[in-house]
Amino acid sequence: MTNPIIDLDNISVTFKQRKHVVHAVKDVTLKVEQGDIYGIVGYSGAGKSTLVRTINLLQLPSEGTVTINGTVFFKDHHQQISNKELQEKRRKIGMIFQHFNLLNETSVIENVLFALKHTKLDDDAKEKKALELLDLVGLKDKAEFYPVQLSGGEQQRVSIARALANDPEILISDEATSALDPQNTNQILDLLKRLNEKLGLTIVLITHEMDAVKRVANKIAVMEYGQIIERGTLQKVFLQPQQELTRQFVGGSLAAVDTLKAFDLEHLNDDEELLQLVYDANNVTKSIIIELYKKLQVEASMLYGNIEVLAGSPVGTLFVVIKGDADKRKQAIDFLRANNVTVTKIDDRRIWNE
Ligand SMILES: Nc1ncnc2c1ncn2[C@@H]1O[C@H](COP(=O)(O)OP(=O)(O)OP(=O)(O)O)[C@@H](O)[C@H]1O
Repeated sequence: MTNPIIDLDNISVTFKQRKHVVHAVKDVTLKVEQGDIYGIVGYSGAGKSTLVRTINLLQLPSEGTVTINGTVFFKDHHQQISNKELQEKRRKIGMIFQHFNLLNETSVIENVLFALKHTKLDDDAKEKKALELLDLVGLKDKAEFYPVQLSGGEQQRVSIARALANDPEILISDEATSALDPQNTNQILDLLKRLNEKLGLTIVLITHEMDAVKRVANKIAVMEYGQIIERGTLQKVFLQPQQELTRQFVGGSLAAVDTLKAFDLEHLNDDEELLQLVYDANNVTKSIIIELYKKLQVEASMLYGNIEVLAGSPVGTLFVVIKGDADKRKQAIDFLRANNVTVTKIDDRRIWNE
């Protein structure tokens, strides 16, 4: 495995106030690989912003080690690089925020030029670069507009162009779509995905909206009370959430459980078993339930079915009850697994007999 581009090791952040102490982040380890879009979700106050601000030392940790792209920024309670070096390294970490933070008295292009101020480029080269960046975010024709003349989505595009001015390797998005309507939200998320693919940009996406993560992230961490309580690939966390909070974020699974509860099934018979089937709907195109019956004559009654689009790929989830003797049921599960279906046996008492 390659070294992670962002390596946060045993990070804690404690705020000491006059009367009490706030443990905003508690012993969190997070490794982000180059090219990841890593979603960090959690409710307000979970510690997401504080954790992510330690990446560029906008927030100094109380404990832990911060290593970015091989350079140790922070270790043994101390910053490990000079302030000048930190300033340079920070330029390789772009940030975008919920409220855009644009300079409202200057034009769109001047907002981008501002981020190029310190560079050695001459004025023509700066202008050329600013226009290229605006082109990249689809706003070249509005270079002379002022921020107030733009929609929220367009303003966020300007802030993205500005964040990219110094060719960052990492982009941190802190609730960047939270103030936008659903259409603009999706456009910004799709833009981030395009930048990730085109520029190889690693993105850390802080959000309380699961839909945003579902649309673009490949990995996800769920935070609660300063800790990461669940993490993994999008598919794993989304389709097999382990923690109650994760289940709350993953609305789809809640819908499944609600649907299952609505069935008037006190308990299953001894020859019945409740299964959750999850499959890549691009590859499993035939009805697996029909196949199951044709191959093994095992009946499967469907209680819930859904197809979700995760990071652009359709993923199917079914809850079925299969019926047959123990040997037949085992054969059925083996058959499904051999066809790339993830099979999880569900304890039916947890649904109908709680
Ligand atoms: N500078 C600070 N001084 C004292 N407490 C702080 C400070 N910054 C954050 N906190 C506290 O740390 C906890 C985590 O805050 P943080 O902003 O990281 O959460 P969050 O998950 O990003 O939530 P939100 O989305 O609302 O910002 C909160 O209880 C917050 O009040």
